[in-house]
Amino acid sequence: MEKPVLHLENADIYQRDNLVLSKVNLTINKGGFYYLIGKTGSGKSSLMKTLYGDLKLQRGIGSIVGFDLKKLKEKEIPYLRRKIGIVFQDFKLLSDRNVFSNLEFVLKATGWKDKKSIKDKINEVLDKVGMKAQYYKKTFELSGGEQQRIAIARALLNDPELILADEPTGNLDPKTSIEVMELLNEIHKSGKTILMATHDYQLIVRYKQKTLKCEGGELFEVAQKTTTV
Ligand SMILES: Nc1ncnc2c1ncn2[C@@H]1O[C@H](COP(=O)(O)OP(=O)(O)OP(=O)(O)O)[C@@H](O)[C@H]1O
Repeated sequence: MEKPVLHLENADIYQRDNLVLSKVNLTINKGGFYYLIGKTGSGKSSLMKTLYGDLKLQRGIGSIVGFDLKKLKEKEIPYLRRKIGIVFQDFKLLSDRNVFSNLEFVLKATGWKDKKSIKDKINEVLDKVGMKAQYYKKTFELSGGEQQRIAIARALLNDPELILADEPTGNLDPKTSIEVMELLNEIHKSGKTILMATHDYQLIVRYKQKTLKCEGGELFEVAQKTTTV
Protein backbone atom coordinates (compact mmCIF):
# COMPACT_ATOMS: atom_id res chain seq x y z
CA MET A 1 0.00 0.00 0.00
CA GLU A 2 1.19 3.52 -0.80
CA LYS A 3 2.47 5.55 2.16
CA PRO A 4 0.10 8.31 3.29
CA VAL A 5 1.09 11.84 2.33
CA LEU A 6 0.44 12.93 5.90
CA HIS A 7 0.23 10.88 9.07
CA LEU A 8 -0.11 12.09 12.65
CA GLU A 9 -0.48 9.79 15.62
CA ASN A 10 -1.09 11.12 19.12
CA ALA A 11 0.63 14.31 18.01
CA ASP A 12 0.59 17.21 20.46
CA ILE A 13 0.60 20.64 18.83
CA TYR A 14 2.25 23.38 20.87
CA GLN A 15 2.71 27.14 20.63
CA ARG A 16 5.75 27.53 22.87
CA ASP A 17 4.71 25.87 26.16
CA ASN A 18 1.03 26.15 25.38
CA LEU A 19 -0.60 22.88 24.31
CA VAL A 20 -3.01 23.89 21.53
CA LEU A 21 -4.18 20.49 20.25
CA SER A 22 -3.60 17.21 22.01
CA LYS A 23 -3.29 13.70 20.66
CA VAL A 24 -4.03 14.54 17.05
CA ASN A 25 -4.62 11.50 14.86
CA LEU A 26 -4.86 12.15 11.16
CA THR A 27 -4.03 10.30 7.97
CA ILE A 28 -4.33 11.90 4.54
CA ASN A 29 -3.70 9.75 1.50
CA LYS A 30 -2.68 10.87 -1.95
CA GLY A 31 -5.50 12.64 -3.76
CA GLY A 32 -7.43 13.63 -0.63
CA PHE A 33 -9.02 17.03 -0.05
CA TYR A 34 -9.74 18.06 3.54
CA TYR A 35 -11.07 21.24 5.07
CA LEU A 36 -9.73 22.26 8.45
CA ILE A 37 -12.26 24.32 10.37
CA GLY A 38 -12.65 25.69 13.88
CA LYS A 39 -13.17 28.93 15.73
CA THR A 40 -10.50 31.63 15.97
CA GLY A 41 -7.71 30.47 18.22
CA SER A 42 -8.74 26.81 18.04
CA GLY A 43 -5.40 25.74 16.54
CA LYS A 44 -5.75 25.55 12.76
CA SER A 45 -2.72 27.67 11.98
CA SER A 46 -0.69 26.00 14.71
CA LEU A 47 -1.39 22.62 13.12
CA MET A 48 -0.49 23.95 9.67
CA LYS A 49 2.72 25.49 11.01
CA THR A 50 3.72 22.20 12.59
CA LEU A 51 3.13 20.50 9.24
CA TYR A 52 5.45 22.83 7.34
CA GLY A 53 8.12 22.87 10.01
CA ASP A 54 7.52 26.30 11.49
CA LEU A 55 6.62 24.77 14.86
CA LYS A 56 8.37 21.73 16.25
CA LEU A 57 6.50 18.49 16.83
CA GLN A 58 7.42 17.79 20.43
CA ARG A 59 5.30 14.76 21.23
CA GLY A 60 3.72 12.02 19.18
CA ILE A 61 4.38 10.71 15.70
CA GLY A 62 4.26 12.80 12.54
CA SER A 63 5.29 12.20 8.97
CA ILE A 64 4.63 14.39 5.96
CA VAL A 65 5.67 13.80 2.33
CA GLY A 66 8.31 11.38 3.56
CA PHE A 67 9.77 13.60 6.32
CA ASP A 68 9.66 12.63 9.98
CA LEU A 69 8.43 15.78 11.75
CA LYS A 70 9.82 14.68 15.09
CA LYS A 71 13.33 14.33 13.70
CA LEU A 72 13.13 17.26 11.30
CA LYS A 73 16.31 19.33 11.42
CA GLU A 74 16.46 23.05 10.70
CA LYS A 75 18.50 22.49 7.55
CA GLU A 76 15.95 19.99 6.18
CA ILE A 77 13.06 22.46 6.32
CA PRO A 78 13.73 23.98 2.86
CA TYR A 79 13.68 20.46 1.38
CA LEU A 80 10.39 19.69 3.13
CA ARG A 81 8.93 22.92 1.74
CA ARG A 82 9.90 21.96 -1.78
CA LYS A 83 7.58 18.99 -1.52
CA ILE A 84 4.74 21.00 -0.01
CA GLY A 85 3.01 23.92 -1.69
CA ILE A 86 1.93 26.51 0.87
CA VAL A 87 -0.77 29.10 0.23
CA PHE A 88 -1.39 31.86 2.79
CA GLN A 89 -4.30 34.19 3.45
CA ASP A 90 -2.15 37.27 2.75
CA PHE A 91 -0.50 35.82 -0.41
CA LYS A 92 3.07 36.65 0.71
CA LEU A 93 4.25 37.75 -2.72
CA LEU A 94 7.28 39.99 -3.18
CA SER A 95 5.74 43.37 -3.95
CA ASP A 96 8.84 44.92 -5.56
CA ARG A 97 8.96 42.25 -8.29
CA ASN A 98 6.73 41.33 -11.15
CA VAL A 99 4.84 38.05 -11.42
CA PHE A 100 7.49 36.27 -13.50
CA SER A 101 10.25 37.34 -11.16
CA ASN A 102 8.31 36.19 -8.06
CA LEU A 103 8.12 32.71 -9.54
CA GLU A 104 11.66 32.73 -10.94
CA PHE A 105 12.94 33.69 -7.48
CA VAL A 106 11.43 30.52 -5.97
CA LEU A 107 12.70 28.26 -8.74
CA LYS A 108 16.24 29.64 -8.50
CA ALA A 109 16.15 29.34 -4.70
CA THR A 110 15.19 25.70 -5.08
CA GLY A 111 18.00 24.82 -7.41
CA TRP A 112 16.64 25.44 -10.92
CA LYS A 113 19.35 26.75 -13.25
CA ASP A 114 18.40 26.23 -16.89
CA LYS A 115 16.79 29.42 -18.27
CA LYS A 116 14.49 27.66 -20.72
CA SER A 117 13.25 25.13 -18.16
CA ILE A 118 12.56 28.00 -15.74
CA LYS A 119 10.61 29.92 -18.37
CA ASP A 120 8.63 26.86 -19.44
CA LYS A 121 7.77 25.96 -15.86
CA ILE A 122 6.60 29.49 -15.07
CA ASN A 123 4.45 29.54 -18.22
CA GLU A 124 3.00 26.16 -17.26
CA VAL A 125 1.94 27.17 -13.73
CA LEU A 126 0.67 30.59 -14.84
CA ASP A 127 -1.39 28.88 -17.50
CA LYS A 128 -2.86 26.55 -14.86
CA VAL A 129 -4.08 29.49 -12.79
CA GLY A 130 -5.24 31.54 -15.79
CA MET A 131 -2.61 34.28 -15.36
CA LYS A 132 -0.20 33.62 -18.26
CA ALA A 133 -0.87 36.98 -19.92
CA GLN A 134 -0.08 38.94 -16.76
CA TYR A 135 3.46 37.70 -16.19
CA TYR A 136 4.99 41.18 -16.51
CA LYS A 137 2.78 42.92 -13.92
CA LYS A 138 4.03 44.02 -10.53
CA THR A 139 2.12 42.15 -7.86
CA PHE A 140 0.70 45.38 -6.36
CA GLU A 141 -0.99 46.00 -9.72
CA LEU A 142 -3.07 42.83 -9.27
CA SER A 143 -6.38 42.34 -7.47
CA GLY A 144 -6.52 40.16 -4.36
CA GLY A 145 -7.92 37.25 -6.35
CA GLU A 146 -5.21 37.60 -8.98
CA GLN A 147 -2.53 37.74 -6.31
CA GLN A 148 -3.89 34.57 -4.77
CA ARG A 149 -3.78 32.90 -8.20
CA ILE A 150 -0.10 33.80 -8.42
CA ALA A 151 0.46 32.46 -4.90
CA ILE A 152 -1.21 29.21 -5.98
CA ALA A 153 0.96 29.11 -9.11
CA ARG A 154 4.00 29.56 -6.86
CA ALA A 155 2.81 26.66 -4.68
CA LEU A 156 2.66 24.45 -7.79
CA LEU A 157 6.18 25.22 -9.05
CA ASN A 158 7.92 22.21 -7.57
CA ASP A 159 5.09 19.79 -8.28
CA PRO A 160 4.26 19.36 -4.57
CA GLU A 161 2.89 16.16 -3.09
CA LEU A 162 0.66 18.17 -0.76
CA ILE A 163 -0.79 21.67 -0.80
CA LEU A 164 -1.38 23.34 2.57
CA ALA A 165 -3.69 26.31 2.19
CA ASP A 166 -4.20 28.43 5.32
CA GLU A 167 -7.36 30.53 4.83
CA PRO A 168 -6.65 31.06 1.12
CA THR A 169 -9.90 32.98 0.62
CA GLY A 170 -9.72 34.89 3.91
CA ASN A 171 -8.88 38.23 2.23
CA LEU A 172 -11.16 37.81 -0.77
CA ASP A 173 -14.74 38.82 -1.49
CA PRO A 174 -17.35 36.03 -1.90
CA LYS A 175 -17.26 35.97 -5.72
CA THR A 176 -13.47 35.93 -5.91
CA SER A 177 -13.38 33.28 -3.18
CA ILE A 178 -15.49 31.02 -5.37
CA GLU A 179 -13.14 31.58 -8.33
CA VAL A 180 -10.12 30.68 -6.21
CA MET A 181 -11.96 27.66 -4.83
CA GLU A 182 -12.83 26.52 -8.36
CA LEU A 183 -9.12 26.72 -9.14
CA LEU A 184 -8.17 24.68 -6.06
CA ASN A 185 -10.80 22.12 -7.05
CA GLU A 186 -9.33 21.84 -10.54
CA ILE A 187 -5.89 21.36 -9.03
CA HIS A 188 -7.31 18.69 -6.74
CA LYS A 189 -8.93 16.92 -9.70
CA SER A 190 -5.58 16.90 -11.48
CA GLY A 191 -4.37 14.62 -8.66
CA LYS A 192 -3.06 16.92 -5.94
CA THR A 193 -3.68 16.40 -2.24
CA ILE A 194 -4.99 19.45 -0.38
CA LEU A 195 -5.49 20.44 3.26
CA MET A 196 -7.23 23.79 3.51
CA ALA A 197 -7.93 25.74 6.70
CA THR A 198 -10.98 27.93 6.26
CA HIS A 199 -13.67 29.97 7.98
CA ASP A 200 -15.63 30.24 4.78
CA TYR A 201 -18.96 28.53 5.39
CA GLN A 202 -20.16 29.45 1.88
CA LEU A 203 -17.38 27.35 0.36
CA ILE A 204 -17.76 24.39 2.70
CA VAL A 205 -21.45 24.11 1.88
CA ARG A 206 -20.97 24.59 -1.85
CA TYR A 207 -17.94 22.36 -2.34
CA LYS A 208 -18.38 19.37 -0.08
CA GLN A 209 -15.19 17.71 1.10
CA LYS A 210 -14.10 15.79 4.15
CA THR A 211 -13.92 18.15 7.09
CA LEU A 212 -11.70 18.22 10.16
CA LYS A 213 -12.55 20.41 13.10
CA CYS A 214 -10.37 21.88 15.85
CA GLU A 215 -12.38 22.29 19.03
CA GLY A 216 -11.68 22.07 22.74
CA GLY A 217 -8.03 21.27 22.13
CA GLU A 218 -8.80 18.31 19.89
CA LEU A 219 -9.02 17.55 16.18
CA PHE A 220 -11.75 15.32 14.82
CA GLU A 221 -13.51 14.60 11.56
CA VAL A 222 -17.06 15.92 11.31
CA ALA A 223 -19.93 14.69 9.18
CA GLN A 224 -20.88 17.13 6.41
CA LYS A 225 -24.46 17.65 7.52
CA THR A 226 -23.44 18.82 11.02
CA THR A 227 -20.64 21.05 9.80
CA THR A 228 -20.51 24.48 11.41
CA VAL A 229 -17.41 26.64 11.38
N1 LIG B 1 3.19 32.93 18.15
C1 LIG B 1 2.42 32.48 19.16
N2 LIG B 1 2.93 32.38 20.41
C2 LIG B 1 2.17 31.92 21.43
N3 LIG B 1 0.88 31.52 21.29
C3 LIG B 1 0.34 31.60 20.07
C4 LIG B 1 1.07 32.08 18.94
N4 LIG B 1 0.26 32.05 17.86
C5 LIG B 1 -0.92 31.55 18.29
N5 LIG B 1 -0.89 31.29 19.62
C6 LIG B 1 -1.99 30.74 20.44
O1 LIG B 1 -2.24 29.40 20.02
C7 LIG B 1 -3.65 29.14 20.01
C8 LIG B 1 -4.06 28.66 18.62
O2 LIG B 1 -3.87 29.70 17.68
P1 LIG B 1 -3.96 29.46 16.09
O3 LIG B 1 -3.39 30.67 15.43
O4 LIG B 1 -3.38 28.15 15.77
O5 LIG B 1 -5.54 29.41 15.89
P2 LIG B 1 -6.40 29.44 14.57
O6 LIG B 1 -7.46 28.39 14.73
O7 LIG B 1 -5.53 29.35 13.38
O8 LIG B 1 -7.06 30.87 14.66
P3 LIG B 1 -7.49 31.88 13.47
O9 LIG B 1 -8.69 31.26 12.84
O10 LIG B 1 -7.80 33.15 14.19
O11 LIG B 1 -6.32 32.02 12.54
C9 LIG B 1 -4.34 30.42 20.44
O12 LIG B 1 -4.63 30.32 21.83
C10 LIG B 1 -3.30 31.49 20.20
O13 LIG B 1 -3.45 32.55 21.11
